[in-house]
Amino acid sequence: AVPHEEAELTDGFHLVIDALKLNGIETIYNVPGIPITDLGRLAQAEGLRVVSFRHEQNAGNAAAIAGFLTKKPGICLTVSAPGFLNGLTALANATTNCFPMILISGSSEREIVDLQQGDYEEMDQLAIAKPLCKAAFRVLHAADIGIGVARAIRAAVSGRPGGVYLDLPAKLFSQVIDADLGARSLVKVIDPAPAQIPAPASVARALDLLKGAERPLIILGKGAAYAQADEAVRALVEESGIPYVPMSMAKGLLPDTHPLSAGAARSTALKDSDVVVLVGARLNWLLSHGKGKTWGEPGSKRFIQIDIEPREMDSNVEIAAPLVGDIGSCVEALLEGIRKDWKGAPENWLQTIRTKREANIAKMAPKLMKNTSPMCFHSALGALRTVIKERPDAILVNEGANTLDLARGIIDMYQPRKRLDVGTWGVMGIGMGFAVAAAVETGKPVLAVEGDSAFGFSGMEVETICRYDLPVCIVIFNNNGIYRGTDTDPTGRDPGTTVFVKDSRYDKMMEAFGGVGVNVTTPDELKRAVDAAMDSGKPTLINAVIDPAAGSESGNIGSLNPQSTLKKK
Ligand SMILES: Cc1ncc(Cn2c(C)c(CCOP(=O)(O)OP(=O)(O)O)sc2=O)c(N)n1
Ligand SMILES: Nc1ncnc2c1ncn2[C@@H]1O[C@H](COP(=O)(O)OP(=O)(O)O)[C@@H](O)[C@H]1O
Ligand SMILES: [Mg+2]
Repeated sequence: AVPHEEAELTDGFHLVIDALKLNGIETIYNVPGIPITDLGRLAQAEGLRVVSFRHEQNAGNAAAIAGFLTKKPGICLTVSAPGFLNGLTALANATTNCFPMILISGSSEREIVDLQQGDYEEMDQLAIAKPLCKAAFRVLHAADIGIGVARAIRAAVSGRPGGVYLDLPAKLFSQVIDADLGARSLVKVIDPAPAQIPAPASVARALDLLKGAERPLIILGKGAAYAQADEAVRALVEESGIPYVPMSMAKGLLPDTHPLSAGAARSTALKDSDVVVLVGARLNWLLSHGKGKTWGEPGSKRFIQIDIEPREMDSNVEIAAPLVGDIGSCVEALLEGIRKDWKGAPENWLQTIRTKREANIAKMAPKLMKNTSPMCFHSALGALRTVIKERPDAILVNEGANTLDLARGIIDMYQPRKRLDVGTWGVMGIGMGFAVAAAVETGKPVLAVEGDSAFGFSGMEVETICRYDLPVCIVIFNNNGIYRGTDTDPTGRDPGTTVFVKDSRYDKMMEAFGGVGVNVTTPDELKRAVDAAMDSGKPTLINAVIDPAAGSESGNIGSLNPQSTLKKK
């Protein structure tokens, strides 16, 4: 008898890799370890780019921003229990910011976990992940890997994007099944993020409201950046002639120097506008919940809100014209109406905005020109503002308090999705993960402008940046502390709670791993060092000495701090 052909076999390891590749996933951000070390090695051998970090939080942040930049879910791969927990902050932050990512963690066998028998790194990870992300799945059988990966991908990118958890118990990887059965079990996700067309009645209601406006305003949020409907968004602003305010990560959808930009006249725009079009921007704390003196007289505003999430409407204040759908479809629908019948730009309102904007820019200008040493935030940012103006396709990563809040208004952006920052949660620690993924996903030069405290949350990844030789230039605004470097301990025993070692030299850290380290004390030196880094593409860390007395507590959001009213006896 003809010997039975050795049936072609496959296993869990290979099915996970095949499922990811089938769905166009090209990169995995991970920290190796039991039970996923070999999954990473096999994925690399099969052509996936596997980037290994020093802490899972940074791998997770990289995956999250990869999702924001590519509209495909970023993949973070971790070990069980502690590695999974380290990835959770990034997963929750991605969900809060509507970035699509999938946290894939190895886990213990269900039978041991459910009997709490004390497995290596035992934890009921699925139960813990669920409240912190958009969706969570576990796969127990190799033949289910295809559908499990497909469900995770669709959950991450459809509707309001967000974080998804995929739990893969260790035993799954070595499960062997017939290769043909395995191949047929894989699912290539069809149309994972379909257009969500707004109802014509909703469009008509919004257009009527907009046509009656005397002082209309458009607010562009990071949802508008994520949607990659750049031409439609630009056309909406330019063909309506309505001024716009970009939220932080929407900067660059139109150049910040655009004649219709009201960014530098934000307070006037929010206070005096009468109809406000929110485009992928939530009325959350970043927009004072749509209430209070920021928004002028109570009841003086009518909101049109474009969002793919219907439940976002009326979250804070009544939305007069909800426009539920994807930003591309909604903006195109509004454009169609405006092209048919529009009264033209509100000239006198534009004049008000323009006057205010020019006055604010003129007031700021001298602060940006100082070439003093030690630098203050403004003079250092003045140098970086010029760098980005000369290198508009560089990606700016930004975190800190003063370093973040002042950079947001001072460094103009010229292209979409080039400013990546702490986002909705104001979370410190996104810097190096975002910088790695921005470089890996786009190949563009990255300028990471970091407060010295903010850098500390993910600073060990300078080794990762050197290991992959990424074109990342880190500028640390070193004011010796959190917010500034002047606090003291009233008892005289310890340093103040918010200060760091005086005159510290972060540039030496980069040299430890073969990168370029530079110490600068003037804006001219800073500009020259950044230009050199951008031209060389070499991993570089610039320690920019900032006056420790510069800056204010919590940057621009100090008012959020609770104050003690009790006078110390
Ligand atoms: C995870 C985490 N921990 C702590 C904070 C609190 N925090 C912290 C610790 C900041 C750092 C500010 O210091 P910096 O050196 O980064 O920036 P400046 O000195 O330029 O203000 S900003 C801020 O809100 C946070 N937002 N996120
Ligand atoms: N493709 C899309 N179409 C429509 N809305 C989107 C899309 N992607 C994300 N969103 C929405 O965009 C909003 C982003 O708001 P937010 O994160 O508050 O932006 P910002 O902080 O810049 O104001 C979220 O409510 C989300 O539902
Ligand atoms: Mg600082």
